[in-house]
Amino acid sequence: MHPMLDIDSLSKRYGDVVALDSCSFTVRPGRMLGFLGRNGAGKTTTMRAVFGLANPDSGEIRWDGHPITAADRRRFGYMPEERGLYPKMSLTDQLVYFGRLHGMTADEAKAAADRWLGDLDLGDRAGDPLEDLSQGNQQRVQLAAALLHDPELLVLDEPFNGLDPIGAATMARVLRERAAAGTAVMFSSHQLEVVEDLCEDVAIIDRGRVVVTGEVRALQTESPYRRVELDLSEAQAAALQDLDGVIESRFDGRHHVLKVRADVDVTRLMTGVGTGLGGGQHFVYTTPSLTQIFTEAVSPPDAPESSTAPASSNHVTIGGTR
Ligand SMILES: Nc1ncnc2c1ncn2[C@@H]1O[C@H](COP(=O)(O)OP(=O)(O)OP(=O)(O)O)[C@@H](O)[C@H]1O
Repeated sequence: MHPMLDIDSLSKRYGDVVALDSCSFTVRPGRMLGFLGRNGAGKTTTMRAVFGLANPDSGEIRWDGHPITAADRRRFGYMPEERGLYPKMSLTDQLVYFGRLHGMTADEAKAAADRWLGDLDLGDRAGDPLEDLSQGNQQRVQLAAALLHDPELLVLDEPFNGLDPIGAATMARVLRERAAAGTAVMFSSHQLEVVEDLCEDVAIIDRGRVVVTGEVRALQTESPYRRVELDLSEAQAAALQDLDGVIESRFDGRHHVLKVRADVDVTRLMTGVGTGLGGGQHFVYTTPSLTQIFTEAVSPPDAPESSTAPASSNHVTIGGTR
């Protein structure tokens, strides 16, 4: 059984700024965790702390049950937000250099560099200096640098940022393969559809505090709400709005979108306003999207500090048994 990463009650201040406020969650082997939060919520600080690059004021990070050591970190892979590669060095030379830092021999590092550059469609650029590559291709090299030594834990800071659709598909494929091979993978992202598609687990951080963590599917099915999309006349939409169990109704430009209580009998609801289901009409009944869960979990942009509910009342943990 591969070990897991426990982030336990991390707190960190920069002067008056609370970057982390008792942040806790777990990254499990063979699974992917999406680390979500608004700008400045504390994602990068948490990831830097895993690598000893930010020192928390309190709390602990454990790997396989023990406080993380430098030896553990050599078996981790990190793709930082500020991509730290050497612009003038050839792709192969810098990958070999990074491999050596992680304890590989020169031959092992060269073999791994060749393999990853090939896998990431950069085989014919191996001898070129990094600075000759496009931004997206430089990002692929950064990914190769994080993967070279076959890490047990992979931490990536906004790996999908700035990639074109083909680059994003390659990134998704590689992360899926790593997780399938048993690696514990966590990455931050603002692209919630990507996270919903890729990740079994999620942690949502707001003002340094994890407000939601658990399995994505469980969070969706255990939500007290459902989403309904359908076509309605104005009169039907107006009538629906007043029915018990309908929390919200809006027109998104194409269809009416309802937020209803999960226990509502939608067939009865429709009959009540004189519209049937089907009949060629658009009709979708589904669990809330990750975007909806995210939006409900984080505080609005202009909320004053004091309006944030205490952790005991707004923290949700679902699924994920050990
Ligand atoms: N070295 C530092 N000195 C002072 N303040 C810092 C430092 N690093 C982070 N902060 C502050 O800590 C808070 C959390 O920052 P962090 O970079 O972890 O957020 P983030 O969730 O990664 O944001 P983004 O999505 O914008 O990348 C922010 O208010 C940030 O300004």
